[in-house]
Amino acid sequence: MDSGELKMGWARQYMPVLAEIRKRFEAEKPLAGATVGMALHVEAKTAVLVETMAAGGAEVHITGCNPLSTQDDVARALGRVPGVHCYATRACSVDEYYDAMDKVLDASPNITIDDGMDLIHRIHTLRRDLLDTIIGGCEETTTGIQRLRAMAEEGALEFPVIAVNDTPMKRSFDNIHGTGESALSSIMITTNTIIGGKWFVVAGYGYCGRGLARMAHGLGAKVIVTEVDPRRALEAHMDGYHVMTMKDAAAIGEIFVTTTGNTSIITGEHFPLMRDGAILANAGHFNVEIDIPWLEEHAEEKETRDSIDTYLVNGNRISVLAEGRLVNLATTKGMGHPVEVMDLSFALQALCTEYMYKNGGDLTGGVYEVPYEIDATVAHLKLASLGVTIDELSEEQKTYLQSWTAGT
Ligand SMILES: NC(=O)c1ccc[n+]([C@@H]2O[C@H](COP(=O)([O-])OP(=O)(O)OC[C@H]3O[C@@H](n4cnc5c(N)ncnc54)[C@H](O)[C@@H]3O)[C@@H](O)[C@H]2O)c1
Ligand SMILES: N[C@@H](CCSC[C@H]1O[C@@H](n2cnc3c(=O)[nH]cnc32)[C@H](O)[C@@H]1O)C(=O)O
Repeated sequence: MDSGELKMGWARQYMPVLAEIRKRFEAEKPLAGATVGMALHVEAKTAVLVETMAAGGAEVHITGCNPLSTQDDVARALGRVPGVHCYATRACSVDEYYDAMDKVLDASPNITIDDGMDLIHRIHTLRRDLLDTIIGGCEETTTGIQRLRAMAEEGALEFPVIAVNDTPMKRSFDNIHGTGESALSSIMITTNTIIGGKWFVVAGYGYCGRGLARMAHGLGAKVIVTEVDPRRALEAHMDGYHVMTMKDAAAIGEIFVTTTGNTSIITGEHFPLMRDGAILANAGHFNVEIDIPWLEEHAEEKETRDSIDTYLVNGNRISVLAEGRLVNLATTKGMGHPVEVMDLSFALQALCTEYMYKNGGDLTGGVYEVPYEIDATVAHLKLASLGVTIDELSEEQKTYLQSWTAGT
């Protein structure tokens, strides 16, 4: 076995929910006849999802959703799985990135699975010829769904898409635990510096930000949160963190991580205020949260190490990890979210794909929630794999909960 297959075997060991789904897919072939086009981070856990889809009868065409997150050995191993075509390569140019996306679209997928809406954007702009054959799609991440909702509000979204990110079984685990653990572990292994005792600035106190804040605090960091939403700022305050503006945090922070999905969070207004040795990373969306063009233009010097660019600003060294792209996946040592977390997210993707293939023809263009039954199935399968049983509502309790007259 080569290294890509070994990585896939390792991931499979810790993905019991997808393993159960795969068994059923192998027997029932619910995706027979489907062509699934995917743009996801191409690494071992994603490969297990792809195998599951193929086991269900789908033909899968996949590329990456970030130029730095592909693991080439896994991409090669995936390409050898029957029914699977993989076009992703690591550190590709922007042109190569979109060429690979076009190869996925050339296969005329009838289901799309996106992480950041790249395929759907391309279909609605440059590849409108494909709209006739597409049944529907699934979206993995917060920013992708925000954009899909914006499209839907303008009436521009022409097929149904399931908002996988927004369901509790995804974001309560993936965004909170996944981002918290994987961003921190990637920062630690890339920089070999300590978290304990440091001023650790988290920009954005959403699902990702709170996971990161909690875990950095758990390692002994003094956590500062920056926010624009007053409710979330107040939550961060009551959760025990220091809340302030980025301008104030800039002079104090030793490690900064952005998790906003927004643009221009750390900019030329902040870099000159920073301490010597400050470390900056992004765990949100694209590489626009940290203003790297400003650093490229204004820094007195630049030194590059493995996944670390150090800029000299006012004589102080400011280091940006992974070119400001997702720190948990885009550093050379970043492994992405823990396997068990992606087992849940990708079990949802597998079941939502099955649902969309079966029911999408009856739905109109728009953003749809993950059906409750799918969320509950994934939770039950995971609990069963852990050997955990839980109580069930009695008939009396169900009646009580549904009544407005009882208990008053
Ligand atoms: N690294 C990963 O693997 C990973 C995992 C899941 C999601 N994501 C991405 O991370 C981003 C955040 O996801 P989420 O689920 O936490 O979203 P969210 O909407 O729950 O949180 C984002 C938070 O950022 C805040 N924010 C926006 N602009 C800000 C600004 N200028 N300054 C400070 N705070 C600001 C918002 O008020 C919000 O509270 C998205 O882009 C999502 O796609 C990344
Ligand atoms: N494509 C964008 C979008 C953000 S990725 C954020 C998503 O990545 C997903 N993710 C995180 N870790 C992994 C992993 O190891 N494998 C596959 N997907 C992952 C996770 O579900 C989350 O919603 C970008 O690269 O900037």
